Amino acid sequence: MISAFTGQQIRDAEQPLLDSGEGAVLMQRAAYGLAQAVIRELKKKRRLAGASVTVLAGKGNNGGDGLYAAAYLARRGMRSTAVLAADSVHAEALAAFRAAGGRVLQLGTSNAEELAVLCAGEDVIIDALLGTGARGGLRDAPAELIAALQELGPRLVVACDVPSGLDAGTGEVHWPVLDADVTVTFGGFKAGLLTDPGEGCAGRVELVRIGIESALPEQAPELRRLTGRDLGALLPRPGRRSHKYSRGVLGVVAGSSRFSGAAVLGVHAAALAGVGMVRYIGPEPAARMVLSRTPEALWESGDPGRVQAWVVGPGVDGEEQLGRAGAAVEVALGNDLPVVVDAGALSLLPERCPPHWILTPHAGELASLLDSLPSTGEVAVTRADVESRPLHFVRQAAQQTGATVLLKGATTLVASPSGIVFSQSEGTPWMATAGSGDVLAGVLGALVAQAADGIADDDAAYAGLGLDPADRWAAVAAVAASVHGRAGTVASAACDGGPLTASAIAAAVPGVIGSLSAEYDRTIP
Ligand SMILES: NC(=O)C1=CN([C@@H]2O[C@H](COP(=O)(O)OP(=O)(O)OC[C@H]3O[C@@H](n4cnc5c(N)ncnc54)[C@H](OP(=O)(O)O)[C@@H]3O)[C@@H](O)[C@H]2O)[C@@H](O)CC1
Ligand SMILES: Nc1ncnc2c1ncn2[C@@H]1O[C@H](COP(=O)(O)OP(=O)(O)O)[C@@H](O)[C@H]1O
Ligand SMILES: [K+]
Repeated sequence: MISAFTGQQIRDAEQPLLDSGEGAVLMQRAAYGLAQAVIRELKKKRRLAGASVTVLAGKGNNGGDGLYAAAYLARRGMRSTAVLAADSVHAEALAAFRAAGGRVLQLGTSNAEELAVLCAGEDVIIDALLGTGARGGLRDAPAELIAALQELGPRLVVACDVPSGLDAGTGEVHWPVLDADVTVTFGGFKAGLLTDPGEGCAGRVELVRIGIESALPEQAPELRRLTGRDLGALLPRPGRRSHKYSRGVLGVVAGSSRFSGAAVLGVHAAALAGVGMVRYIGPEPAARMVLSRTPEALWESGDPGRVQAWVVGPGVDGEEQLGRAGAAVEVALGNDLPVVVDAGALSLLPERCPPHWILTPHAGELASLLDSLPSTGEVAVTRADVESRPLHFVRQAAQQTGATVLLKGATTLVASPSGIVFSQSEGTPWMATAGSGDVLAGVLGALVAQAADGIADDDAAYAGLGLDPADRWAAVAAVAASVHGRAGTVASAACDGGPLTASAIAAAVPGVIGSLSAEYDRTIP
């Protein structure tokens, strides 16, 4: 599992070393790691020989890291320039940079545009204006420089610790920000690099160890991200004595005369994700389509019979189908069953949901959901609000509803009502396609049914990852988001990174689950 921390958590871990006079050593390690990453990137682009580098240096330690890294690169023979964005910068680092033969330019009130043009011609820019000590975003001349440079489109940008202007703890972004190709971060992942909009500016994130890692609060990170190995440990597998009922039966209330495709995709994805059986509840025309795509499913036109979990909501429309969704929600509440509540059913929530109810809104749906809660207050929450502060709002929704909340996006966040949050980002932008969310609902429903009470005895698997069993539903949702994202990436890769349909995502799910499980089984001690 990858753990990510706030700027404050990182500073707290650094403090004992700073108190014992080791601050300079930490900075040297950070700068060396940064310089090595720049060299690796240039080598990949075959631009290392005679390359030019410009470091944009701010007044704090982030600027110090950047200047020391640029000094190292100058000694390696690179043409190195420092653009100083403040009157005073880290004195020792600047002296080292000058001693290495670097050229120093001062950013002023009148030369931002001119320096932006110069920077755009460089082989690599190191963004070391602001790090974890930032309060708000860039202003004045540095803001002008970054806005102009972003517009010009530099060749290669390596961000020092975080892209400047990004809040390291929340991922909120104060524009303008220079999009990085790579962010080299020190000591521990910053939560803001693993949640949008920050993750969207950070490019690939590389971690450089600087010696503070053992002091980080591994048991209480701000964000968690499951790796392939974690997925391998958590994905359910049938045993020799399994039968279809012991593997979990999923009830699905989805689709309608208008949106029958949502039912077709959700049921098919659930079947492909390994559930024992699917019972479909919906109008006959939709049921015919569901069964022609997934003959393994049952159509329940009357009493739905016993299930271990429900998916309620994808494509649900019209009085009749909303009535069936409402009835399923009542049954689930009465029998204490887990439910995936999506799309049309998000308006059917009781005042307080149990944590094994997993809500799956996108940003627009989360804004409407929060607005509908009496506890939200007077000021309306908009889709733009959610998109600019997803971590804040997903946590708020979990706390206010009592449910586990999965907020869909390029990075998908899952908040448990306990406050812990998972972040998964394995997908491709091609997944922004109609029906993609219905496939996710089906995959999640299948995993929830297989994790339901009396079906799985998997507390040890969660404990092995340092997770409280109470947070298992958030972990299951994170597994589903990851499997879904990986399936999209695999499906797109099968056509050389080309476009995909929701059906193609679903078709790739068994292969993803198979290879994650097989890889884990090959490597367990
Ligand atoms: N601690 C260590 O030993 C290690 C730290 N490391 C590195 O240090 C970084 C953190 O360094 P940091 O704390 O100096 O803060 P940093 O982000 O460089 O800049 C803050 C400075 O900028 C200013 N400022 C703030 N907001 C501003 C704004 N909006 N616009 C303009 N100015 C603004 C503010 O000045 P003020 O306004 O308060 O006078 C303050 O002086 C961290 O990201 C990592 O790279 C590593 O080397 C490992 C060892
Ligand atoms: N830019 C993106 N990159 C990666 N995944 C994305 C992106 N945009 C959307 N997705 C994923 O695609 C799915 C879209 O779901 P949703 O918005 O409910 O669409 P629909 O209702 O059309 O099925 C979500 O799982 C989301 O995480
Ligand atoms: K930076």
